[in-house]
Amino acid sequence: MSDFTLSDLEAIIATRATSDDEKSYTRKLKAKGIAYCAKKLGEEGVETALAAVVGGRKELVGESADLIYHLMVVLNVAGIPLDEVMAELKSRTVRTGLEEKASRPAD
Ligand SMILES: N=c1c2ncn([C@@H]3O[C@H](COP(=O)(O)OP(=O)(O)OP(=O)(O)O)[C@@H](O)[C@H]3O)c2ncn1[C@@H]1O[C@H](COP(=O)(O)O)[C@@H](O)[C@H]1O
Repeated sequence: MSDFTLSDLEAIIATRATSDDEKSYTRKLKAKGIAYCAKKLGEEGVETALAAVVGGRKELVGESADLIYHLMVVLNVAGIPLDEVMAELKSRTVRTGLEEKASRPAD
């Protein structure tokens, strides 16, 4: 299992978005603004969906990585910390009751 986390990616994107390295793709995306970043995210979403239906496993993994990267860039540009999204996901889990079930001792 990879030890690379979304938090790691969030930190890298935050650093690269404000770097003065002209080769940085993240910096280039951020400079173009939220509408451009959102358009790229949408394209990656479509490419990922297509890969799921007509692509192979390797293609789906690659497109999924592109999609997650572009989502993290959009969150950075929008000023939304990953933690806020994770809290939203967690609140949904609590509402389903699965969290309580997971912490109950096995029968
Ligand atoms: N995970 C990624 C990542 N995934 C995808 N991409 C880039 O996203 C782009 C998407 O492909 P496209 O063909 O749509 O892009 P393009 O046509 O070249 O670009 P556009 O002109 O359309 O914007 C590619 O250029 C990929 O290199 C990424 N670029 C960066 N990262 C991460 O961000 C870090 C910082 O990158 P830099 O900002 O480039 O230093 C890297 O170390 C990685 O961890």
